[in-house]
Amino acid sequence: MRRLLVAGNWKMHGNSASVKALLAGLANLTWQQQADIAVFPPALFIIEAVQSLKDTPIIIGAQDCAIEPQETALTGEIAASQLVDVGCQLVLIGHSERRLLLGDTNSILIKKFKAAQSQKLKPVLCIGETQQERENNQTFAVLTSQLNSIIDVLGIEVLSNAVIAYEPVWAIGTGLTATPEQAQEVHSFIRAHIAKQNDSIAQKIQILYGGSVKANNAEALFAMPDIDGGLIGGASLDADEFGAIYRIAGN
Ligand SMILES: O=C(CO)COP(=O)(O)O
Repeated sequence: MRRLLVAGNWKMHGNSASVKALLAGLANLTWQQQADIAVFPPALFIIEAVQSLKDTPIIIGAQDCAIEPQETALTGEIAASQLVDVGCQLVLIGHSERRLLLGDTNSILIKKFKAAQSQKLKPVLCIGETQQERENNQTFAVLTSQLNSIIDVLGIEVLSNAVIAYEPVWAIGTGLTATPEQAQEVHSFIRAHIAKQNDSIAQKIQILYGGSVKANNAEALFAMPDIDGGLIGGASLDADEFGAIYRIAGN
């Protein structure tokens, strides 16, 4: 049985006052035995998050890492080794906002994925199709190419220490959620695709759904056999709402 993971991607949200309040709210949640919880604050607030949540089971992640694994001359970037040094355990790789707006190509993402794993930072590989790709019936082709870009170069074994997040671009921040059936169809496709090369990795890997997950739709999504939790944007900025989603995962 795979454990569920509820992960909050804060994106570029938060200031010193709001982050303090959010961290205080998160520190007060009731811990669930059956589910894991993680947050991905903006890099500026990672150290504060690690310190404020040190007595909780909340795992801290980063939203991105550099293509170089360790300290070097790379202005503006943060190395996986630095993230690990301050207490990060997870890193998002290839969020659609980075793919579509910030130039993260598949070849850059291979380097970031590899850099993360080389420092024992667990990658959460984000994949997903745009609205237009879905309308053109290219969903599975897009997902296959995003997955294969990593698998073909780094090998299927790298997925034994990674998480996948399926985030349909059309459902991110739009209030449009994939129906549980739509999401399940894709999650089972992803698992089957991995199973073709390694069934044991496919059965173990957590595949999160992301795209307008809220407390009022999480139960139906998490009930699906191949949905192993959520990567949550907007609703993770509210400790009560995020806590409610986490409680649903723990039940
Ligand atoms: O992109 C997301 C998480 O990484 C999803 O964001 P929303 O939950 O705001 O749609």
